[in-house]
Amino acid sequence: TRSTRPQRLLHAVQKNATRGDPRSVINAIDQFCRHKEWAMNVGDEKGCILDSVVSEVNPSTVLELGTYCGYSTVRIARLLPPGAKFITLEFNPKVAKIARQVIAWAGLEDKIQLVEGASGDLIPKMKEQFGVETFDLVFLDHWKDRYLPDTKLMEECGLLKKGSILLADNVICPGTPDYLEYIRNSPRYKSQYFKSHLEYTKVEDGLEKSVFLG
Ligand SMILES: O=C(NCCCOCn1ccc2cnccc21)c1cc(-c2ccc(F)cc2)cc(O)c1O
Ligand SMILES: [Mg+2]
Repeated sequence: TRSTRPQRLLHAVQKNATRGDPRSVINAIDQFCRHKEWAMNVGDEKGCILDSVVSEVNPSTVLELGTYCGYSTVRIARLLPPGAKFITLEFNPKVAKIARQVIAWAGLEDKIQLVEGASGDLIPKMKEQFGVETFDLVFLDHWKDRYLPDTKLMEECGLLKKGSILLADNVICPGTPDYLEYIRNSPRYKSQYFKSHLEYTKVEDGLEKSVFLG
């Protein structure tokens, strides 16, 4: 039977990237998605904005919602200080299996805890099951209609502290209108929009960075 797009992306990494070299894994995926097959990685343009936010926050605890093939996971993990706790959630077991291999090819498996399941189920378990107090940085990149309910859930579960940063992908395309409306009008957040483009295209998209004010 025909391979899946994530499988073909993994093969491109194994063929073109150097084991243990995160930068070459990032480049191999970007080349594959630009010249062979589009895939919904955050990409290199928005990826540079992600890099700058991660470097600025220098987080001890990170949550990523939406691993996919591990592209943004590798981008984030390569910038984390030693000892940082990085949890990434993936809903689709087949995709998670590919992501584990991409992350391993980059040599970053010891920095990342990939958990399979739904954010709505796992977020309430973060403290007890994963030993997390609060998250310094959350990267939202999963189902676009889950950004708002999961943000409210993280607030309710006490997973955000004064200064916690939420960085949301795709706020224009595919779009997260209810999340944007909430986060831009809530007195509990200070938000900033980083205009960019949908990965590997000329279509407008952007990242919304929001600071939790407590
Ligand atoms: O849909 C997208 N991402 C989400 C994947 C499933 O995520 C499911 N998922 C992953 C953890 C997780 C945890 N709990 C529940 C669901 C959970 C997504 C889509 C596009 C896109 C843009 C234009 C198009 F024409 C077509 C697609 C671009 C992106 O950058 C995206 O991120
Ligand atoms: Mg995305």
